[in-house]
Amino acid sequence: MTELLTAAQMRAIEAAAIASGEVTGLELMERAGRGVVAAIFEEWPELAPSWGPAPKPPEYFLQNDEQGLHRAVVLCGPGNNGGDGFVVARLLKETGWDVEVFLYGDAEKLPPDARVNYVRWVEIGGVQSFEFGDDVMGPDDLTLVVDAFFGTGLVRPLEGFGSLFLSFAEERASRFPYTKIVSVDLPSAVCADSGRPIVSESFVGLPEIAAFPVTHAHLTVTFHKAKRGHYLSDGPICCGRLRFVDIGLDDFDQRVDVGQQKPALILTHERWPQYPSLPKKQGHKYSHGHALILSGGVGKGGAARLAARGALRVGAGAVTVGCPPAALIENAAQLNAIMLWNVKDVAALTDILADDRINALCLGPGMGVSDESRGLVEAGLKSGRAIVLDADALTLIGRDAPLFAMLHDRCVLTPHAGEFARLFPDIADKLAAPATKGPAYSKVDATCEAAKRAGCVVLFKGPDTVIADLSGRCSINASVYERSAPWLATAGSGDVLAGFITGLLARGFGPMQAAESGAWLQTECALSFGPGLIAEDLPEELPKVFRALGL
Ligand SMILES: NC(=O)C1=CN([C@@H]2O[C@H](COP(=O)(O)OP(=O)(O)OC[C@H]3O[C@@H](n4cnc5c(N)ncnc54)[C@H](O)[C@@H]3O)[C@@H](O)[C@H]2O)[C@@H](O)CC1
Ligand SMILES: Nc1ncnc2c1ncn2[C@@H]1O[C@H](COP(=O)(O)OP(=O)(O)O)[C@@H](O)[C@H]1O
Ligand SMILES: [K+]
Repeated sequence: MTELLTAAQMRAIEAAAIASGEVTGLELMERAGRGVVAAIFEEWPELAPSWGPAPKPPEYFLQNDEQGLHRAVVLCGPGNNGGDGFVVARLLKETGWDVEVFLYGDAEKLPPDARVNYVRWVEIGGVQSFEFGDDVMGPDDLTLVVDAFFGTGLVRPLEGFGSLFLSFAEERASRFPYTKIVSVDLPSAVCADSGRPIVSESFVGLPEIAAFPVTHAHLTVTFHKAKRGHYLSDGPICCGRLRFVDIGLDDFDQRVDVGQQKPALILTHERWPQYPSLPKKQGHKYSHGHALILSGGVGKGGAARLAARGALRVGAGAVTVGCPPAALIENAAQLNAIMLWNVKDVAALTDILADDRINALCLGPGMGVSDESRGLVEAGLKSGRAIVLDADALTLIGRDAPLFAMLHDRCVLTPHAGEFARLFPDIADKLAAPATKGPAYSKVDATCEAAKRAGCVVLFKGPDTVIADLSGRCSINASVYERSAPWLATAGSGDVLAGFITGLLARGFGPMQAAESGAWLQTECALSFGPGLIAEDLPEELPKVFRALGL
C-alpha cells in the first residue's frame, strides 16, 4: 500500500526539498516538463523523434503547409502548472514540433520559476493572443493539446477564456481521434484533493461533469506520487491514463510533517493488503471461525446465500445461514457445505449467540426492514460480535437513533451511495453540494467523518471504494484505470463483498483489515473473471486469485 497526497502535502514536500538546498524549484520544473514529454513519447511512440517524421494525415484533414510536422497547442496557466507547460512547449519545439502557446493570465504576474520558463519560451516561440470567434485549435491536423492551466493550485472555477479553451480541446478531440489531450499533473478544473470538477456558481443545479467544460484527457502525467483526486470521484474519468514522473522527491516524504491529515492509502493490483493472516494457518475448522449470516424470508434468501458462499470461499472454517422456518426448505435445497439453522425470532438468535464459536455475523442482505428485522439487528449488536451491517440493516440503523448508538468498534458498515445518504444525510449533502472552490469536500473526508460518527469502520462503495476507521485511517480500493471493473455493477456483488468481509472477520481479521482485504479481493476476482461476470462468479474466482498470490 502506498499513500495518496493532498495538494497541501505535495506543496509541503516540494517546499522541504527546496529549503534543503539540494534542488531548486526551477530544477523541479525542468524535471517535471521533461518527464511529461518523455511520458508522451512512451505512451505514443509514433510521436517520438526516433520514430521519424510524422505520418501524413489523410488528405482531407490537411489545411496547413507544414505537412509531416507534429503540431501541439499548449495551454499555460498563471502558476507553476503553466510553468511546466512552457517547459513542455520548449522541449517539443526542440524536437521539431510546431507549437502554439496560449497563456491564461498575465505574464508579468507569473511566479518566478514559471516566469523564467516563459522567458525561455518567448525566445524561441510566441504566445498567441485570443480573440473570441477564433478557432484556437487551428487546422485539423492537431496532434496534441497540452493542458497546463492548473494543477494542485486550483482553488476556484475556470472562467471565460480558460473554460472556453478546455471545451475547444474537448470538442477537437471528440471529432478527431488522433488529437490527444495530455494534462499536466491534473486535468485543469479537477480538484487535486477530491477529484471533483470545481464548478462555477452559475452551473449549480446541473450535474457537475455535464455542466462544466472539464478536459477528459487521454493521458495525465503527474509528479512524485498520485494525489487523491487522481483516484476519487470523476478524477479517473478526467485523467484518462495516469503516468508518474519521478522528480527526485522521495527523500523528502519522511521529512515533512503532513499535519492533521492522515495519509489515504491506495489499494491497487500491486499494492494489496498484505496481512500475514491471509494465508490459512494449520488448525481445525473452528480455528478459522464460524460466520453466521441471516437471511430474509421465503423467496428472499439469495442475497444471504451469496454472502455465505463468499464467507466460505474466503476461508471461514464454518458458515451458517440462519433463516425463518418457512424459508428452511428453500435454503436447504440450495446449500451443502453451508449449514442452515432455524432462526425464528430474536430469542432464537440470542440463544444461538450463546455459542461463542460463532465469532462473526452478517446482517442485512435480503433481510427486510420489519420490526422483527430491527430486533435481530439489535440482538446482533448487543452480542458484541464482529458484525457486517449491509443493505436493509443499514436502512434500519439509518432511521433508528438508538440502534445507531449501539454501533461499536467491531462493526463494519458497507453502504452504497444511497444507503450512505440514509445513514449520514448531512455528510452526504456536503458531498453532493456543488464543488465551487478547492480543495473540495471529498469522498475520503465524508467516509472519515462517517466512521468517526458511527464509531466503527465504514466502507463506502463505488469504483472508488473508500474505507475508513474511527482513528482516521483510510484507504481507497481503486477499481479504476487498469483495474477498472465496471462489470462489478451487477446485482448481488455487494452481498458477496459483505460475505468476504464477514468470512475474514471470522478468521480473526480486524474490521479495517477485513474491509480492506474484502474490497481488494472483490475487485481482483472481477478482473480475473472478466466481462460477463455475475455475482455468483465472484466467490468461485477466489481460488484463482489466491493461487496467483501464492497462498
Ligand atoms: N509541488 C511540486 O513539487 C511541483 C509542482 N509543479 C507544478 O506546480 C503546480 C502547482 O503550482 P501552483 O501552486 O503555482 O498552482 P497552479 O499552477 O495549479 O495554479 C496557480 C495559481 O492560480 C490561482 N488560481 C487557482 N484557481 C484559479 C482559477 N480558477 N482562476 C485563476 N487563478 C486561479 C491560485 O492562486 C494558484 O496558486 C503543480 O500542479 C505542478 O504542475 C512542478 O513544477 C514540479 C514540482
Ligand atoms: N463501476 C464500478 N466499478 C467497480 N466496482 C463497482 C462499480 N459499481 C459497483 N461496484 C461495486 O459493486 C458492488 C455493488 O454493491 P451494491 O451496490 O450493494 O449492490 P448489490 O446490493 O446488488 O449487491 C460494490 O462493492 C461496489 O463497490
Ligand atoms: K493541468
